[in-house]
Amino acid sequence: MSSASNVASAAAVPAIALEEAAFGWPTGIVTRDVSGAFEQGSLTAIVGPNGAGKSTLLKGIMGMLKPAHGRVVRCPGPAGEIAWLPQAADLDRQFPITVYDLVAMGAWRQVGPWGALRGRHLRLVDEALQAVGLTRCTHWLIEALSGGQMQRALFARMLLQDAPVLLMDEPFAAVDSETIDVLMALIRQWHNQGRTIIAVLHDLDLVREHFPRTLLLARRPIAWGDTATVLSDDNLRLARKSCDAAFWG
Ligand SMILES: Nc1ncnc2c1ncn2[C@@H]1O[C@H](COP(=O)(O)OP(=O)(O)OP(=O)(O)O)[C@@H](O)[C@H]1O
Repeated sequence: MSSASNVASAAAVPAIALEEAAFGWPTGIVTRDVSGAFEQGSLTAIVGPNGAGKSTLLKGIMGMLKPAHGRVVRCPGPAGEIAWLPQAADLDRQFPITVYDLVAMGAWRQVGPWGALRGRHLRLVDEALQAVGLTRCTHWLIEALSGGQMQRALFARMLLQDAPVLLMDEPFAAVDSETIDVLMALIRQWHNQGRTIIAVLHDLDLVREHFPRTLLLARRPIAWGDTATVLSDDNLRLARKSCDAAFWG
């Protein structure tokens, strides 16, 4: 699947900009003072100790949480459409839906929630299942999938969504190295197509190897920019100290 029809051509407008943004829950603000931009076509990792507020920030960027302070500015129109890959813990794996239907849900924006898939979209579902190596599991209920197979199915759904901005919360949690290779190839393909990708990740070696940009978070941004510069020993030490993490990296 090489379509990148929704991807905007290079433009000065960032895909997403944050201005002094703070996000939290009824229990209190979790992450604050976030200012900066995710440029269109950028590939960014959000990293930080457990409890640093990475998932909370991602939900704020997505629009699932309103900022407690500041603003999130998303690119208007189709170029600002976002696809979301949730953290495994946020998913109801008991929901009675087949792998095929989960992946086909990615086409809802084009065909509508009650529209039947036809022609092109049927082909796209098949291609997406093939791209992630799940053709043999098509009619399984999602509860029957392993953790890695579930991530593959969620990536296939993203292929269908064809969104210019992709947000992923720990896409490689509990995933073996072979599956990481398959899913990283898709991320590289999306990056080459000019999509904007933001992923919460824990594996710093993987981030150093594949993600040009990094936001290091410890309730506040510690650093945001070129990955090699951001992931310096000093910055990582500061992040650990700021979050008082029991263990990280
Ligand atoms: N739904 C929620 N309701 C209330 N508090 C929440 C909720 N989700 C997260 N929090 C709180 O926000 C804080 C940051 O959590 P968050 O999940 O954003 O961190 P994280 O950096 O993604 O952590 P991890 O690396 O462990 O996944 C934690 O103290 C957590 O308890």
